[in-house]
Amino acid sequence: MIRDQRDSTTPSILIMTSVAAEKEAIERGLSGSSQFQVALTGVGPAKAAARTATELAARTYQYVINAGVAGGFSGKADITSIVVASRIIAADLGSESVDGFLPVDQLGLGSSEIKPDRSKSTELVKRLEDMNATVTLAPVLTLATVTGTQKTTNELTSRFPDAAAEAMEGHGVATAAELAQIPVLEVRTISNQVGPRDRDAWQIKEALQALERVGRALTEVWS
Ligand SMILES: O=C(O)c1cccc(C(=O)CC[C@H]2O[C@@H](n3cnc4c(=O)[nH]cnc43)[C@H](O)[C@@H]2O)c1
Repeated sequence: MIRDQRDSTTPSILIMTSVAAEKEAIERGLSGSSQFQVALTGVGPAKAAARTATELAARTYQYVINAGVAGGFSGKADITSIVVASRIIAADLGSESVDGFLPVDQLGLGSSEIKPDRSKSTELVKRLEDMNATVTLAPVLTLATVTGTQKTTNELTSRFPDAAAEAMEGHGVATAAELAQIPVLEVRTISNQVGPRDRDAWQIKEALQALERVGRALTEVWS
C-alpha cells in the first residue's frame, strides 16, 4: 500500500494571489493553518501561469486556488460581495473579426474555459453563506486588460451574460493547475464595478476585508 508521506504540517493547498495586500488578507483569515501555502503571481495571466507552474514543480499540492479582488458586473456582483467561479474563462483569448470576437474554441485552437472543482466550490459558497456573506457562484472572466470603457463592458456582457466578475489571473493559474492535473478554484471579492475607469471608486480596503473572510471559510472547507 502506498502511503501519503506528508504530515499534518505540510501544506496541500496552494493559494495564488496577485499582490501582497491580497496575500496578507488571505493569510489573516487562514490564521496560521498549516494546510495552506500562499504565494504571489504578480499581475496578469502570463505571470500567473508561470509562477503557479513554478510552485507546482517545487512541491506536491492537492488543490490550487486563485484568490483576490476583482471587478464585478453590474447587477451580478456588488462591491464587497464574493464570487466563486463556476467557470474560469479567458475572455480575450481568440481573434477579432468584422462579425465579432472569435474565441479559440471556434478557431479550433483549444479551449478558453477551465472548469473549477465543483464540489469544493459549492462547499465554499455554503460556508460563506453560513457567515452571512453575499456570495455568487458564476463564471469569472480573465483578461490581460482591465475593462475601462462602457463599449468593452457591453461587449463582455453580451458575450458572457452570466459572468459575475472579471480579474486578470484566474485562467493563468487554472492553466498551470490543469497541466499538473490538479483541481482548481477561483474566488474573488469585488473591489469595483466593471465599467468606465474610475480608480478612485475602488473599495480595496473593504474587498480585502472580504478576502480575509474567504480565508476563514477556506479553513472550514478543508477542516
Ligand atoms: O492599491 C492597493 O492597496 C491594492 C491592494 C490590493 C489589490 C490591488 C490591485 O490593484 C489588485 C489588482 C488585481 O485586482 C484584480 N482586479 C480588480 N479589479 C479588476 C477589474 O475591474 N478588472 C480586472 N481585474 C481586476 C486583478 O486580478 C488584478 O491583478 C491594489
